[in-house]
Amino acid sequence: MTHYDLAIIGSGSGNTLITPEWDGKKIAIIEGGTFGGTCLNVGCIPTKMFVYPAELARAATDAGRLGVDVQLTGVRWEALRDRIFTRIDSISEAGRTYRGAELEDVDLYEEEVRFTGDRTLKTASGEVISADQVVIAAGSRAVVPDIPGLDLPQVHTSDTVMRLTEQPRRMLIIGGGYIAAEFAHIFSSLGTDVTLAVRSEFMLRSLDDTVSEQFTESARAQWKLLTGHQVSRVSSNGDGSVTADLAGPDGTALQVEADVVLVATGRKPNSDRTGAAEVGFDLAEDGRVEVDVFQRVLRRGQPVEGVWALGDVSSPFQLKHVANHEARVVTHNLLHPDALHASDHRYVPAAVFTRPQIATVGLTEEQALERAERTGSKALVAVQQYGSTAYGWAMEDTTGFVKLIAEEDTGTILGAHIMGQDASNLIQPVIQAMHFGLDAFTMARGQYWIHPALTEVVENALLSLKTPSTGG
Ligand SMILES: Cc1cc2nc3c(=O)[nH]c(=O)nc-3n(C[C@H](O)[C@H](O)[C@H](O)COP(=O)(O)OP(=O)(O)OC[C@H]3O[C@@H](n4cnc5c(N)ncnc54)[C@H](O)[C@@H]3O)c2cc1C
Ligand SMILES: NC(=O)c1ccc[n+]([C@@H]2O[C@H](COP(=O)([O-])OP(=O)(O)OC[C@H]3O[C@@H](n4cnc5c(N)ncnc54)[C@H](O)[C@@H]3O)[C@@H](O)[C@H]2O)c1
Repeated sequence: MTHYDLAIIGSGSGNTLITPEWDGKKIAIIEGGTFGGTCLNVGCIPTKMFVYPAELARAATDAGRLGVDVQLTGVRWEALRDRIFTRIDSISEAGRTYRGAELEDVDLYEEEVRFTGDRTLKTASGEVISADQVVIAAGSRAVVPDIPGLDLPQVHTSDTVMRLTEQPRRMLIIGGGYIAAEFAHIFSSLGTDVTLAVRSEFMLRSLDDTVSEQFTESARAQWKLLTGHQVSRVSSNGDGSVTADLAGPDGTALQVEADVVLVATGRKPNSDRTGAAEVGFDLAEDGRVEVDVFQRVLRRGQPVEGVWALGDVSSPFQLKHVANHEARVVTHNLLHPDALHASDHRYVPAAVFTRPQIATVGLTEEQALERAERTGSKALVAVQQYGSTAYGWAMEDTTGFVKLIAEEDTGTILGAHIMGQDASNLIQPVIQAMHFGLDAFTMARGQYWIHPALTEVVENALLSLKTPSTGG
């Protein structure tokens, strides 16, 4: 058995825990997959490296409306893919070499590991490791529903779809969440004929209703969107393509042919890969390792000494900026047991890099109205169209909007939901205001807003906050 000061399961956000303060201490980092984890290898980074060229390709379609004729003459899939993964794979490899070979006090174990005791782990090859402190940063993985045919080679998850040998002519995407929305944009903008099979009536249902409804409308205009449809089987056609059998809302049967099927039906925490339940750590219903505000792992509601968790394996938010935040909290707490920091999950923002782009933070309108009823306060709501401000008008934008929600008496901003160009950037000043307690009225009039920048749509939304019931 080898004993360490610190053992970390997972080299995604877990890798950031090895800070200079640990110099001279013995650390084990254990990675059963590709070094660097989801965001770097198969998540945020490669997807956004595809989104950017997809947007360039898409601009050709949009520019004509404004009198600029741009023609897309081709997409070189291999060049696009290889540019992305040549860069990413070398970062992953460099991280692996640095941790594995160059850092004297760090041992990299490249295999799966499971708990055998609170702070004792056994690797797949039988090595036993113990540590004073253990951090579970084991992430999550794609869920593939139990539908016949989803084991065919034409069926992919986000883990493999970005490395296809050639760009598919036709793609069927199962699911209507973040991954479905982003890949529908990527592949269709690059020229693939995209069909989406979505169980419910709307896409991105976890978001504010206005966003979900308006985005579904935009999606319907761009892609073949089959809402209220369930895939019941995928079969090989024997010529490299597949046929999916679908059942519609009224039981109608439909078949969709595709060259590639992308399954985007959610991700589950990897707690089962670590054996966390076997040693009695508390798990939430969805398999998340339960932690307290200090990221300490719990057993029967009480912190287990020296065991921490962070990121997708324990967080209700499967987002990299949340995993990074929690990693910073754990970094501090590992070294300062007498002055623990708590994670701040009050205003967690998210962006969906689809078309149109979406960004969100705080309460939805529905949640804000419920809160108002519960607390005896009033919620103000504003929806401002991009097209009503100078820059949106210049863009001839017809779909973009900013929705803001605030408390009437105090002007406290409760939520912001933006759909349209640069949504992920436009929302940042609102996130800042929420974190630092800047009220909507001061935010609107207490500073300059550059004219005629797109940010004026946020300014105007702040100025037009009204009670939704009276419109007054
Ligand atoms: C397609 C896609 C796009 C995304 N885009 C965004 C985005 O734009 N913005 C955003 O904020 N988030 C995005 N996310 C989510 C983001 O990638 C995750 O929230 C984040 O990477 C989670 O980090 P983590 O450190 O918790 O886990 P990971 O990075 O997944 O690291 C966990 C590591 O632990 C390893 N592991 C698990 N169990 C064991 C074990 N028993 N033994 C050894 N090793 C083990 C795994 O192999 C894995 O490498 C995206 C996700 C996907 C799939
Ligand atoms: N830009 C970003 O921040 C970003 C991008 C991609 C992924 N992510 C993270 O990764 C997570 C996972 O993404 P996702 O899109 O897979 O999950 P999701 O939870 O966003 O969406 C899952 C979709 O699959 C549907 N679904 C679930 N089970 C199904 C079944 N059996 N049959 C048909 N449909 C089914 C759901 O109704 C939903 O529409 C996201 O929730 C997000 O936290 C973030």
